[in-house]
Amino acid sequence: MLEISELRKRFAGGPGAPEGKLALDGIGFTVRPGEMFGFVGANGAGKTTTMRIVMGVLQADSGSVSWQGRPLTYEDRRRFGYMPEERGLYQKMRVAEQIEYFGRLHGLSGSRAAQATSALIERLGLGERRGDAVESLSLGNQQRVQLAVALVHDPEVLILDEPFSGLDPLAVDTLATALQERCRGGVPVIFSSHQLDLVERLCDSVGIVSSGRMVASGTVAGLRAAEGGMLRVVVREPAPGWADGLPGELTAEDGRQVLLVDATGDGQEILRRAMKAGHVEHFGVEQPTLTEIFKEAVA
Ligand SMILES: Nc1ncnc2c1ncn2[C@@H]1O[C@H](COP(=O)(O)OP(=O)(O)OP(=O)(O)O)[C@@H](O)[C@H]1O
Repeated sequence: MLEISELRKRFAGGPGAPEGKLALDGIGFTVRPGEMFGFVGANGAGKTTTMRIVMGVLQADSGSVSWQGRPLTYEDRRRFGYMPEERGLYQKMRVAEQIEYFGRLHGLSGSRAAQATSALIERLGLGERRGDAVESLSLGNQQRVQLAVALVHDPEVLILDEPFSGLDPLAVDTLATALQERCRGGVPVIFSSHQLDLVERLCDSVGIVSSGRMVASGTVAGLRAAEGGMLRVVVREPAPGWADGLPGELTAEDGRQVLLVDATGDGQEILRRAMKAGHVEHFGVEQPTLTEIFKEAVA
């Protein structure tokens, strides 16, 4: 289990802002084996800083990161897979050569690195580009190579900073499937993303960070249940004034009236009134999307 606890980090200020920038203000969360954790937050919320601290690229002012119940070491980090925000490929190096090279850096033998490289090239759909220099690849293919580099040594943990940004839907699916396979094999995966529909689709749990603090976390289902949801009632050609005095918001569209009301109220009374007023086409509770939960949490 990877445990991130109470991390604080202030970046040094300049002449205009001597107090510096408090990037992390006590952030903490836990990711279990086989769990895919979506790390979301507005620009500048502190996601990259957190991941850099986990990977030892930056040092926290206080707080801790532990793996399997003890403080994370340099050796542990070598067994992690990391996709940094700034990416980190050698542009002139060829695809296969590059992935193999990173495999060797992480301690694989030449033959194991070559074997793992071939499997990943196949898995990530890079077969036709294996001999090409990275600089000649499209952004999406460069990102596939970057993921291959993060996966080549069969990492114990995966930390990925916006792995899906700028990818077309097919590339998203290829990368997502590769991550899900690792996850099913017991690897904890943390990835940051602004694509909340994707996070909702892929992740077992989500952490919403705002101004360096975790403002909501849990399973998507748990976060939705906590939020409550809205009751949506659609009535075709209802008698005028049927919803007078009812709470919520009433709108008209195509001869129908739509009432949207907090689902915690008396739904039965609303249903009775709606059925008396006209033909009820829809009556159901709609759970908030992750985007709605996110907006509420960071407001
Ligand atoms: N090296 C640095 N020096 C000074 N301030 C920094 C540095 N790195 C990050 N910051 C500041 O720390 C805050 C958190 O930045 P961070 O990159 O962690 O956010 P983020 O959530 O990853 O944002 P994004 O979604 O835009 O990538 C921001 O206000 C940023 O400007």
